Amino acid sequence: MEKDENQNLIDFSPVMNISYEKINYLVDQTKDNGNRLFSFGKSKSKKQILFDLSGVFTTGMNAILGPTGCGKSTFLDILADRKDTHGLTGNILINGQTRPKNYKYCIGYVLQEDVISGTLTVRENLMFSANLRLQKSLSFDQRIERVNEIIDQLDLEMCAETLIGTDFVRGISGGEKKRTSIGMELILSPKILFLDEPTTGNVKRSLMCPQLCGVLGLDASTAQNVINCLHKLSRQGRTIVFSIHQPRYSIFKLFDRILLLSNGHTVYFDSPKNILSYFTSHGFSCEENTNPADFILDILIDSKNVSSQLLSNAYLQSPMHSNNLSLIQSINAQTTDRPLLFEQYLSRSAFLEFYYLSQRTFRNAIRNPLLNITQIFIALTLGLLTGLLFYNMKTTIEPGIFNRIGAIFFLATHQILCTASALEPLIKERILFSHEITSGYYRVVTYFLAKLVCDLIPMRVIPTCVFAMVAYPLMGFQRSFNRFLTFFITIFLSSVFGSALCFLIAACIPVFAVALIVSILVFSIMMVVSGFLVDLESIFSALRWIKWISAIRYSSNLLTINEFGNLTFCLSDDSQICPIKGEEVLLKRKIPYQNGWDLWKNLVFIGIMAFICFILAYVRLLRIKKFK
Ligand SMILES: Nc1ncnc2c1ncn2[C@@H]1O[C@H](COP(=O)(O)OP(=O)(O)OP(=O)(O)O)[C@@H](O)[C@H]1O
Repeated sequence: MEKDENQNLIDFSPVMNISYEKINYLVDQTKDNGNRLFSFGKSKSKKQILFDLSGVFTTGMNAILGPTGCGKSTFLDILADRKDTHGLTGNILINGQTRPKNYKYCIGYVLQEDVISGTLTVRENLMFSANLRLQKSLSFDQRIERVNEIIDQLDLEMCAETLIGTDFVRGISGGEKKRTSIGMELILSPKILFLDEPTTGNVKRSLMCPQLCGVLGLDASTAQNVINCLHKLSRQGRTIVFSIHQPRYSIFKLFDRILLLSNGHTVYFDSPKNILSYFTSHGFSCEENTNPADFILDILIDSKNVSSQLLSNAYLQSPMHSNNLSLIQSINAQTTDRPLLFEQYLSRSAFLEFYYLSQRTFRNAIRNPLLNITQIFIALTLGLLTGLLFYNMKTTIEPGIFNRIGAIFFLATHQILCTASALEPLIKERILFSHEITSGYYRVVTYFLAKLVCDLIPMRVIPTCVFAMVAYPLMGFQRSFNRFLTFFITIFLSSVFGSALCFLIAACIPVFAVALIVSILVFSIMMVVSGFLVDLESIFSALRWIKWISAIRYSSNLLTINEFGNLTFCLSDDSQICPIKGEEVLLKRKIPYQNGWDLWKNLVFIGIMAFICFILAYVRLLRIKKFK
């Protein structure tokens, strides 16, 4: 193994051949039997997607072509080790050897959609990849140099300091985004680069529809630009394998090899130069001035699959097929004992991972207007409004007691409910997290801690604290520092709990609409059993336990003890007769208040519930599928 001038491990073997033999892939699919009204009618069945694929991809531009649904992306994912191996049979070898465990972390894999942080600039994104994925022996200056090289190589100088862009901020163009995504992978100087539809721009995805809702293709010149860039990279000795829909001729002629798939079968696998003569020999002649790619795909998009079946059978009988099989044998025969030159890159310290993740999370949080200034402004306005609605509550029986109870119910529910705004950004980030964790950018634990320390806690809790500080003095609660502190800690911990619950829900449910309904349901149940809306002793005994998991009940109990303790309520007729003590209200509301533990146990329970939610969210993150 040699090192380049940047001290980064590079494989100088002239080629990286990917040979695959007898690849068959089956998936379980749920079939609706149709005639039944409910889901009892559903049964599982196997669907074969790929059939006996064999061949070799070598250095250069290897295109996987075929009509939609023919299995291009599935096959690419299998080659890149991103597919669940359940249902997969066959061999995939690199230079005749089995793929090492860290294979996924050493190859480049560019998704169909551009999965990059929108609130960072092109350079910051590339630096993030360099800082986390390059060996720690590389100095900071060397990493900067690597990023500069990539910016230069991919012609990104003009937009290097521009933000990628989000739903709210216009950023770089589609082509620049695609090249940045490629750059994120090139940081490792991978010898093998996989790309799923590189001429496709952003995928239309909405929170309501996290699966593909539609695909926006790059315009012709941008697509050409991306392919030219890949062609340049392939000439540096890289094996580039990509799926592509319907390339125009100027793109088609840059391919070194074409694997043509139809319904999961190989129809052609050779140089594009021979493709027209091959098709002509099977009775399909291309008219003059027709793009060969369009001509071939038109043949394969045949509703009755006649041509497709004919061509896949013809391929199995063809010399092309036997040549491909012999090529696999000869490559596998050349296998030496020399280990595959992939380096284990996950040797960084967890602290460094945490540092770079926190840096990105923090930048992301402060550059997202909806997550900072707007939230604080809303908290300020709401705090003022609440303060004015419950302004300077009197200590009279009527309406002093009633207003205080109302204010406490509102505060306890509001502080937890408003953390639901964390759901949207958390769900949006799942795709980025899933891609990065699969590519070995960082460990789950460092992502989790960075998210907690630099996003969830400050960004959710600061606005609620602003709200509390504005509302408390205006509302006329007891003016004592200790009571304000207890109030503040309660509000703080309630929003930490709310954030933890949202984190858990977002980690479990990828669809925003469903996650929102689940959170509303959980919050509503907590609210009903908070002790304000129903007498907890009167509810059905089998359901009485629910009160123990109501954070709103704990939070409101705390605020009630804090406010009603040592307070007397007078008649409203200026008689100075104060017949009711706050403790009587507590007794009537069945809230224990005798000692300090009665007060603080509520805080402890909220803390425990927040802790459990965070732990479950972490476990869920660990289990997020790394396979498609
Ligand atoms: N988990 C699954 N369950 C059922 N069918 C599946 C599953 N995964 C893939 N398929 C089916 O396998 C076929 C191949 O899918 P794949 O996404 O690989 O096609 P593709 O050629 O990449 O299509 P496109 O060009 O439209 O992206 C499709 O018919 C798809 O519906």
